[in-house]
Amino acid sequence: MSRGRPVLRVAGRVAVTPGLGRYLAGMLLWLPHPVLPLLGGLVLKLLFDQMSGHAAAGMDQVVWLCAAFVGVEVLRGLVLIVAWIHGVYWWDGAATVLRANVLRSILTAPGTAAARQPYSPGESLARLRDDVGDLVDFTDESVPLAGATVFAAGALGIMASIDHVITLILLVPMLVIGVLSRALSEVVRRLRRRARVLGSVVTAFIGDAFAGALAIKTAGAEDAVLTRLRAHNRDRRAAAVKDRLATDLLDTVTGTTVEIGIGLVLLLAAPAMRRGDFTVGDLALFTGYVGWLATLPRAIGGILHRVPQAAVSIERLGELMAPHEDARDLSRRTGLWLRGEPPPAVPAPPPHADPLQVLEARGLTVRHAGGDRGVHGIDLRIPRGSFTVITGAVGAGKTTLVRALLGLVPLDAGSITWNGRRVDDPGTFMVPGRVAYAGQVPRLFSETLRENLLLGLPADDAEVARALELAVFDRDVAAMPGGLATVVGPRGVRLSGGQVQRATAARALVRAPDLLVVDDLSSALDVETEELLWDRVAAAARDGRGPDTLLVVSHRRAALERADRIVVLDRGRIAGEGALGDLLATCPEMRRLWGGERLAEAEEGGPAWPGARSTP
Ligand SMILES: Nc1ncnc2c1ncn2[C@@H]1O[C@H](COP(=O)(O)OP(=O)(O)OP(=O)(O)O)[C@@H](O)[C@H]1O
Repeated sequence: MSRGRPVLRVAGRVAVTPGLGRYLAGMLLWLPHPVLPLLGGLVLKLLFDQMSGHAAAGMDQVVWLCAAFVGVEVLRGLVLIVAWIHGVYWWDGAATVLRANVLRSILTAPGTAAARQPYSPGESLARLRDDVGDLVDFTDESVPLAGATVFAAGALGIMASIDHVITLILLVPMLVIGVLSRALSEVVRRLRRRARVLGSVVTAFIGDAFAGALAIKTAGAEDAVLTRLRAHNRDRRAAAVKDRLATDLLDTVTGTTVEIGIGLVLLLAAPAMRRGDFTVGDLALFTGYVGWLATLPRAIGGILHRVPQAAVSIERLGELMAPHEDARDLSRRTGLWLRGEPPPAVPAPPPHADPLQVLEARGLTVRHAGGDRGVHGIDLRIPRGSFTVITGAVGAGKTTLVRALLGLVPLDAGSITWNGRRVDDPGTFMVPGRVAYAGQVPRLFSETLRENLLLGLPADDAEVARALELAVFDRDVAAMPGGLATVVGPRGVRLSGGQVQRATAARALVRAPDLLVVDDLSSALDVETEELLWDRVAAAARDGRGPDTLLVVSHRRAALERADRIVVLDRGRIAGEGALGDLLATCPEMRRLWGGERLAEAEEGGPAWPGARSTP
């Protein structure tokens, strides 16, 4: 049972995550459902004994006993309804806490965040839906198990006081069921894991197909996609059928206890009744109780075959979380609002207590997948008020360097200091309001433009307008009929590539960072627009209306000419460093890049030599 213990520990914590009181109340509300049949059995015994003449009674008492039996059942039904409603609240509360903890870990736990989504969004969603459901279901089983145990203890006591031999013999099929469930649990676990994995593959594939609908259409790959989906579905179906078969087999085996038990009672009771030791009322009580007694091995079987399933779920949810977090963090208690609105998620105020004076990196090294690709031994110094450009050929390591500095990828070596103090966890330190980042691949959500810019940040219209202007996005927004209320569609599909990029830049700018980091705007901005953007950002920095320290990945002349310092990367190492003029004189890689860029901009219709660009 080595796997069982941690699973039970997690289940114990999941049970009380929506509140210990809520769990206990649920348990108390549920208990009458399996325990009241004890009373019903006793009423039946009295009723049948009186009707069969074992006890002297008039017809009026029989009627009262019938009414009592019906009353017990009605009461049981009513309590069941209340328990059910309460149970739904508890179930959703527990599932919400688990999902919130996974999301919290992905988004805010210390450490590098980039490696935290190793799966496609579809796969991650499948885990959040199915694995959370399995884990809560497993915990939920504890309630019927407790009820069945209380009933079994009472029923076996009453039955043993009537006929202990028949009672003892009735235990045998129940024990067989328990042993069988235990023996099959490993097989069920294997089949369940495979079914889950293949189920997630299908969900992930459909998610990818939705996201890439345009690419599929333009590549004429509809049939190929459908063929692949059919193949995934076939595998999933086969695995799901096997999983279902094994689970149903277990259920069937446990279900047969009822029939075997009733058969045994009839067989063993016949001679005892002939001897006059067993009344018709006893028979009614035994056959009534046997059905309910079968719920105990069934509940035990249910728990046993869910233990491996829950272990798989804990493992799969853990894989979505930060590497240093474990099952304890998965079931950590968080706020839960079952009624009313939760308090607004107010972002932490920007920590301006230690404004940037100088950001330094020493020996930054990132080796992708343990190989030679990445960046090696990079030293960087970014003083307040500087404009630093990182440039280099495709794949030189520019994005890796920026992401290493921001704590988005794990460092293999090196250190980062902010105003001379070492930054232990750049992933949680280099965030707004110290640093804002406009990444190379912009991400917008299917919300309004305003919500995409703010992402929950409380900001007034003037701040939003300033960010839009600096990002050269103001005129575009003014031309949209809905303005900032325009819904941009999934991932911003209703905007042009350049608009998405500028919206992302505005999102970074509205956060009023000390340091603005921008990774390559050139892929979606024409030369003039990018020039205008840097002009406006530089002017705002001079007037104190915008971030005055910039770290920019670019190969565009607009950025290179404006830079105080350029860092030239070549195959992950610094090939040159300094002002543009010096580098053009001393760094062959810079000369090569500069020549290539001049050509590209000339072809694009932009200015072909330094100084020819239009003034702001
Ligand atoms: N997660 C990763 N795993 C493995 N290799 C990676 C990973 N990310 C980047 N690389 C490799 O590391 C090298 C540097 O990549 P990086 O994205 O930093 O380059 P870049 O200079 O920003 O390129 P570009 O100009 O195309 O944006 C490339 O060879 C790239 O293939």
